[in-house]
Amino acid sequence: MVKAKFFYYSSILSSLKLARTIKLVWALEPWKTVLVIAFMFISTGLLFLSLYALKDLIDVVSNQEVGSPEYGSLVIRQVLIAGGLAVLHTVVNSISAYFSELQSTLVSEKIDDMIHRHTVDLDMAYYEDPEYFNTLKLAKEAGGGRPNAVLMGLLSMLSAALKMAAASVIIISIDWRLLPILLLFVLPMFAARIYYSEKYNALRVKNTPVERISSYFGHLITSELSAREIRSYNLGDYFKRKYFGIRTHLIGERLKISRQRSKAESMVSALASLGFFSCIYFVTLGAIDGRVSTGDIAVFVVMFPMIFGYLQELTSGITAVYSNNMYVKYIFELFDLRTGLYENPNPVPIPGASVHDLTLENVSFRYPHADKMVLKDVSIAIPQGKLVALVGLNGSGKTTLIKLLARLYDPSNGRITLNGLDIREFSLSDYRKQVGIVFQDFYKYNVTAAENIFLGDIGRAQHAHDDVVHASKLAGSHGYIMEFENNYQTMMGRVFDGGHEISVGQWQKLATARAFYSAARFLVLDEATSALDAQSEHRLLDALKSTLDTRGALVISHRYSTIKHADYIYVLSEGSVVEAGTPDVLSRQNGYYAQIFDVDLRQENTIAEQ
Ligand SMILES: Nc1ncnc2c1ncn2[C@@H]1O[C@H](COP(=O)(O)OP(=O)(O)OP(=O)(O)O)[C@@H](O)[C@H]1O
Repeated sequence: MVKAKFFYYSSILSSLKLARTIKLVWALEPWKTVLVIAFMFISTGLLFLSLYALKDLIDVVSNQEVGSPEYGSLVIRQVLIAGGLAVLHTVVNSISAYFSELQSTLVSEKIDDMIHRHTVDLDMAYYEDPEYFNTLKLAKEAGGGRPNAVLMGLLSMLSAALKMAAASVIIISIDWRLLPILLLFVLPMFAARIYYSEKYNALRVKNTPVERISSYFGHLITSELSAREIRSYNLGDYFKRKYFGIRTHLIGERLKISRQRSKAESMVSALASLGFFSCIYFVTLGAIDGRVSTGDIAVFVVMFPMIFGYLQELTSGITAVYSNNMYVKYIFELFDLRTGLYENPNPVPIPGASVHDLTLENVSFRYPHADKMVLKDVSIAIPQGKLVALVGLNGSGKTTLIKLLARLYDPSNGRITLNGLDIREFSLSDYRKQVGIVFQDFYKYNVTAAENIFLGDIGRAQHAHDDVVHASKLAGSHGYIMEFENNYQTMMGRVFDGGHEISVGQWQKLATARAFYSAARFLVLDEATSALDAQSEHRLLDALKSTLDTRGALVISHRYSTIKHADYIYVLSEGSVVEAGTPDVLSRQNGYYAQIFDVDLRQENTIAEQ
């Protein structure tokens, strides 16, 4: 049992990331951290000096004869010393509080920034992994403040230990027997507090996956994205019940520990009071036989609650270190995650040649954590100047292929090349700038219309309004944007004041304008015309073709009206290219393509015959 406990506590100690935490905080704000520590020590020193001065004052009052010539001046001197020290202590405390706030705000902002940077740098494979979401939730919940809280917890432990040492010296000077009595009666309280705070933390970590599920249901109830379905299918109560079911269970577990803690605390507090009165007994005995002065008794009575305060500070310090360390552990876990995408240490510059080809050569791909190959030996060419189309039934692998083109994942086998060079030779960010993608589930940014478009190339030194408008005209969004009072400065969406909600097709046009605005040499539209009316679709494809003198394009669509504009078509079935050719050739073959667009082709033939 003892051995098991020993291993348990040593495993807690080894999971502490104290050295790394201190190093991190120190690296971010060294001088302000020194200031905070210095003020903490000065404040502790002043506290004890003022206490000692108080004891001297009481001894002067009780030892000097009232009316003696020195009495008045001695009392005034002692009052001035004790009062001056107390005032100085208060002033130092206020300055110290300001520096603590300044230092912790700066450190936590910088760590928040690091958490965001690391999250953005990770590749998409992490988004397939529930473990990653747990780590991310705990790291985000931790926020930037936790590492500093660990350091501050350590310092407050140190400060409490120093104060207790000083208090012990004073207590021993009154009567040495007081110290062991105090320890004996007060230590159980200390142990109980640590034990229960550790229990709370263990529970929090254990319940994180379940809490994530309840947060998900909570999000469903309140989110704008699910609001329509929740109302039209009357799902509010259903998800509320699920949410409260989990919350009730979680709260029940926490309250069970709270009940146990209250019972234990009432017992150890009673024990501590017993300790206090035992000490009072010894002190009064000492006063009777003259060993203990009135000042000593006064200091003991003042100090006893203070010792409780220090013990409380020490316990809070330990629990702060322990509980914050739990979260810091997840921040470091997040920092230690590395992108699985290969990044060439000596990247090749993007070719400056005027003609470019983006090609998949015998590419196969399996998602991380999945066992099925989603793409099998796929070879596709997207030459500059051409509009290439990719068609296939749902689940055939079209979007997956685009994710590989975006280098969100690397192929499991085969390679993707730009002008014959493996795209892994280029730096990830240089390569990604070459491909402008309108994703099937593009994002609706609640920012201005202009910003929605220039997000397509934020690296551009100046976001020339003419370029934004040009891209917008190509995508077909210019017309409705100009109808808003503030034109391109109009806030899109209804999340913020003054925003305008627009239709799905209009959002899709904005997302397409973003891709047009980018400097990409290849444009990829994944179902980007799905919400467009026939006229808008036709105009968009004409506009796209007009930009192909310097670009190549790949479109994915289930609509024949989009596909028929392509120069070349690849047909994908269950992850393999089963047919390829021009629209004319494919429509004459009685193959897969003809089957998918059977109705459209027959309609077209009928019109042609009339
Ligand atoms: N993140 C993922 N992890 C594991 N498997 C996935 C993942 N995303 C997609 N798949 C699987 O890969 C296959 C191809 O999906 P993909 O989204 O590429 O199809 P698609 O052709 O774009 O379909 P749709 O026409 O419906 O958009 C499907 O069987 C799907 O279940």
